[in-house]
Amino acid sequence: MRFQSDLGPMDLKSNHASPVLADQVPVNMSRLGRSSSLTPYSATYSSGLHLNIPRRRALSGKLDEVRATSWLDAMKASSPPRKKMNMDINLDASPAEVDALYLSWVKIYPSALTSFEQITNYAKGKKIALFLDYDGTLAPIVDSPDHAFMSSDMRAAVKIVASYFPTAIISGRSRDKVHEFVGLTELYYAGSHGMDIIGPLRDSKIPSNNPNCITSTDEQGKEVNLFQPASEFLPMIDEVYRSLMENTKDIIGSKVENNKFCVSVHYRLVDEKSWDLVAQRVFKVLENYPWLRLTYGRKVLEIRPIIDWNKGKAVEFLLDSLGLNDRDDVLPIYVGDDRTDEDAFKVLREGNKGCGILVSSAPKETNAYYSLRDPSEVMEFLTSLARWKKTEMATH
Ligand SMILES: O=P(O)(O)OC[C@H]1O[C@H](O[C@H]2O[C@H](CO)[C@@H](O)[C@H](O)[C@H]2O)[C@H](O)[C@@H](O)[C@@H]1O
Repeated sequence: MRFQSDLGPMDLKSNHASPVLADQVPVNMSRLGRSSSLTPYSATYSSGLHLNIPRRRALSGKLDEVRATSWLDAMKASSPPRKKMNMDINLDASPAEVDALYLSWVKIYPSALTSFEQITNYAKGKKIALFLDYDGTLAPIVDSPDHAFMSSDMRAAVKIVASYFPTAIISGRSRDKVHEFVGLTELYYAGSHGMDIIGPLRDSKIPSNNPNCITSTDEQGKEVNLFQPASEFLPMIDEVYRSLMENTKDIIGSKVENNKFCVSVHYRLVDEKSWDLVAQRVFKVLENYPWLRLTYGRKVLEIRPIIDWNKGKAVEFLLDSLGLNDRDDVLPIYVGDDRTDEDAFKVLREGNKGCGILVSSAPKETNAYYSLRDPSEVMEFLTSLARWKKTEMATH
C-alpha cells in the first residue's frame, strides 16, 4: 500500500528546506551517570520491539550554549500565532502570503475530508484501526491544561466510530487524566506518550516474563494488558516533578503537570520575556537527572525517561496486541497535531502500514500524508468514517 498526494509520492526531504530542531535532545550530557541509581537496561517483547537506553555523548560548554539558544527558538516557534506561522515559513509573511503558503502546503498534505474517497478506497476490504491524539486533536488547545474538555458532539463521534473500528487514544497526558476527559470505556488508552498502555488481552506474543507487561483488570472488571515500559522511572519522575514545581514557582503563568511517566512544564501563560528563564530553570533541574530527556510540544516542555519508546512504538504495540500488525488487510489511521505524534506518523509511513493525518491550520514539516485544520474537522472526518462503514456493511 502506498499513499500518494496530488503531487505524486511523498518526498519529505524536498518538501521543506529547513526542518525544525530535532526534539530528541538528551539533557545533562556533562554529568552523565552521576546521580542516577538506575542502570542502563534493554527490555524487549517478542514482536521485535526493543527498549534501549541510548548511549550518551559528551558535549562541550559551547555546544550547551548553542543548545540553550536552540531551545529558546524552538519554544518561540511552537504553537505560533497564525500571523507568524512556524519557523519553516518567513516570519514577516503577510496574511495573504500566509494563506497562499497554506494553500500550497495543503496540496502536498491534502485534507482528509476532500481526500475522503481516496482514503476509503484504500480501506476497502481492510480493517481500519484508529489512533487518536487528545489535545489539539479531539479537544481544542486552551490556556489551561485542566480545562481542555472535548465537546459532547466529539465524544459521540468517537463513540460511534469506535463501535466500527478498534480505537485507541494516545496522549502525552497521564492515562487516567485522558481517560477522564474522554470518558469512554470502549477504547484503549495510552498515556504518558505511550509509556502507560491499557490494551486488549489476547494470547499475544508478549512473553509472560516481561516485567513491564502485566495482566490486570480495568474499571469494568475486564481483563486487560497493562504495559508500562518506564515503570522504573516512577520515583524519579515524582522527584523531578516536585523539583520543577519548586524551581518555577516564582515564574508567573508557568505550570508544571505530572503526567505519571513524564512531566510537562507549560509556558503558554508566561510572558514571552521570561521564556528563557523557564528553559534555564528546567535545564538546571535536569542537570541532576541524566536519565531524563527533554522534548517539546505546543508551548510546553516535556521531560521524560530516555528509553527508546514513543507514540510510534505504542501504535506498533497496540497493533500487535490486537493481532493487526504487519497485515496487508489492515489500515491503521493516526490523527494527531503535535511533534510527538510525528513518531507515529513515521512508523506508519516508513512501514507503508497506514496513514497519518496531521491536525494543523498552519503549514508544518510532517510525516503525515493528510491534514485536517482543527478538531471540528477531525469530528467531521470521524463521523464520515463511521457513516461510510455503516453503508459498506449494509451493502455487503
Ligand atoms: O499528546 P497530547 O494528548 O496532545 O498531549 C500533549 C500535551 O497536551 C497538553 O498540553 C497542550 O494542551 C493544553 C490544553 O489545551 C495547552 O494549554 C498546552 O499549551 C498544550 O501544550 C497537556 O497539558 C500536556 O501535559 C501534554 O503533554
